[in-house]
Amino acid sequence: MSQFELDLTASPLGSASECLQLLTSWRRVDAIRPLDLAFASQLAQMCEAAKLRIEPITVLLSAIASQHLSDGHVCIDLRKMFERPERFINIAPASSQHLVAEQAPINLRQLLASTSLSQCLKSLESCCAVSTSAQNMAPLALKGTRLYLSRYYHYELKIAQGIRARLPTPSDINAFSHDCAGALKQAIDVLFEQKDRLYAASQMHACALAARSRFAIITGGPGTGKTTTVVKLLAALQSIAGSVTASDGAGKKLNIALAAPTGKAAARLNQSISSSVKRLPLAQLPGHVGVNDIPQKVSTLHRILGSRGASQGFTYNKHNPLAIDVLVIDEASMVDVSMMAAVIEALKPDARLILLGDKDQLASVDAGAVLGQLAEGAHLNNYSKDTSNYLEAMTGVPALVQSDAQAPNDQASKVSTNKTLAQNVAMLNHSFRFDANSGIGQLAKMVNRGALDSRLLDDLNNKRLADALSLQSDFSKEDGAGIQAFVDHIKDGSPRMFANEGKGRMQNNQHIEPPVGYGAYLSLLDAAQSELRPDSSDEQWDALAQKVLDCFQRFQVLSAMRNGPYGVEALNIMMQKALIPAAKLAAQGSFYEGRPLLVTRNDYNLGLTNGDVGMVIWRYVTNKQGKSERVARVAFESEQDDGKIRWFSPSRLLEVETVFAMTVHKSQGSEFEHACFVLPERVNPVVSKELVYTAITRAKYWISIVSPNDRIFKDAIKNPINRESGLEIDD
Ligand SMILES: Nc1ncnc2c1ncn2[C@@H]1O[C@H](COP(=O)(O)OP(=O)(O)OP(=O)(O)O)[C@@H](O)[C@H]1O
Repeated sequence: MSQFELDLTASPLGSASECLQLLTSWRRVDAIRPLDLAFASQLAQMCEAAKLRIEPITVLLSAIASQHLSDGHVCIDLRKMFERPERFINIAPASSQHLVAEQAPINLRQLLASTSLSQCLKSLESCCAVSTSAQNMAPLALKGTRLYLSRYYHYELKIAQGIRARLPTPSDINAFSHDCAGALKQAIDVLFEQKDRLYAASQMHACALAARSRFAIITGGPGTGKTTTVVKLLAALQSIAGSVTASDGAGKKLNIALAAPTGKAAARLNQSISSSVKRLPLAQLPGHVGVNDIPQKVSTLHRILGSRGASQGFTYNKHNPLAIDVLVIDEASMVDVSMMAAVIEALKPDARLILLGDKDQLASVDAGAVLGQLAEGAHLNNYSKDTSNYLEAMTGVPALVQSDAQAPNDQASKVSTNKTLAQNVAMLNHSFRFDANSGIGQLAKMVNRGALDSRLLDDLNNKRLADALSLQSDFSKEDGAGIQAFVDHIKDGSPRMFANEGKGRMQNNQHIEPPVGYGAYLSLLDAAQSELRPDSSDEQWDALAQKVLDCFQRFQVLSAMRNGPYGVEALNIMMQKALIPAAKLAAQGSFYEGRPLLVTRNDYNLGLTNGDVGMVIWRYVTNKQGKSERVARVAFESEQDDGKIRWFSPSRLLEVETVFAMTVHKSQGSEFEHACFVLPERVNPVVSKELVYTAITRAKYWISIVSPNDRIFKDAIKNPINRESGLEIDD
């Protein structure tokens, strides 16, 4: 018998050590990661040291559960695993060819054929390493047919408990109707002008729903007014708080905090929130609401929770809760289960939590898809009769409710499972950014529906859309024509390839500049060199850096992949070569002027966060001898310091990479005037519907889609991501 075979005659799965041998063979063919094998080995060793018998199946499944976490799944569903084992572990014959003289490892399907789901569940339930109740702590947790690494089970549990405790009970609703509904109705009347009401119904409903609950989700696509709505909601909450007289006779004001998962997302919300607050008719609101009652400063979640650095936990937690009454989290789709659990733990029991975001975007980089799962059926407005009546009473506009029966089959069960939660979820459905003719808007809708629209694709391919362009660019062409077409495009953004050469477009009564490429910011830098001198002031250098950073952010190349010819790494090399003269590279080395840099890990000492973008600028500084010299410095716009420019010597930046191209994952929370989305040459499971939707919706005015053939785009939108989780709010 080969060392990779199990003696299935003794026990269907052999012994624990035989399972470890099998996992080692899976590791050799890259079916699992070193970390997954290490986790399973540690588990087995721990039990051995404690003289406890561990079930072989537990050893095996612990590695699979660990491996699935790396794909974002919070747990594994054993029922699904027995139905489709190859979706969990699939060892292709080709991957074992390099095991010279060794037999191919046993595949999961073969292994499971000798046992059954119920047998497997029985073994797990009786195993010392698996807990079946929330009270017992063991490395693994089993809930129904879902197997978790315990830590993740507890994250989900905390989230579900925290949300459940915040949903209004019938008596809360009665008390709200009695004490606050009048003030809310008045506030909604003031905040939503009659002339805007045609398209603002869902915004008014969102305000009404969120005002009566201590947990609410407001979701919607780009430009549907999430920020506008939440600002009005906060004004309404302050108005209610100010109107409802406390026992001491004074109206109370709420302490509100605004947060986003990344510095970039926080900075973007900062910009849009202050303009929304300025437009509020606060003087007309009951309850004396002042402009300072609505916060305009947005922080990262890490900062609000008081991050103590990697794996050190947070200053604010259940023992030391945050002194806030309302927490709003924007771009909540980026928040993973561990962060969401930390947030919920750090809130006082009576504090409100409002999640804002686009449920259809890519989920968090780490495990979970909290917003997507909680808001899954939001577009159906799954409101009860009571909720519908309440919404109409508060806003004067009926809610359009779609019944479960009208929901697509795959959504109906989930929608009815979370029916109580659904009464606290609002979806904004009208885009104020993209009109009906916008290519970006139509493409985003098509991708979301997951159904191809051949007329729209035809328009895209034949340059009939004002704001969207498809560029077939095959980099493998021997004559280099594919690469050349791409390089030409990224230099100037190819305005001539858009309808009417990109001229004369208006959006929201604003004139839109034709699309640009990276040439725009590089020209600015070149021009500055003749203007700025050794005696130029710091303010002048800051102004240049600000201008260059703003200009760089007008265009961004996004790629679905990191590796491969169409991945971020290869694209960065290609673009560097095309955009930066060889003489400059030779003279200035790797920190050449105009090199855009992306911070890839939080640096608490420098105050830089993962996702921050900086620019290398060669500027004059005074050296220790008091002489002026021109050196490479990296300029960043500070998220903490009202957008002030901060300069760093390159040697202080430990975790940075070139960012001519950025992965779509990293681009979440950012927005660019012109986004250029590059698809890979082959179908890849990573290229999902959510990824394509996220890429397209990063574009504010212009999108170009670059791909070697149009099959990849079409296949991607039929490939939705389904992250496994057991997050359920309704009992
Ligand atoms: N009810 C409304 N009537 C008119 N214009 C509106 C309304 N709601 C929002 N807008 C406008 O639509 C634009 C987008 O609004 P907002 O920034 O609130 O949307 P968002 O969903 O937060 O966008 P993003 O996708 O950037 O997160 C803004 O210019 C805003 O002023």
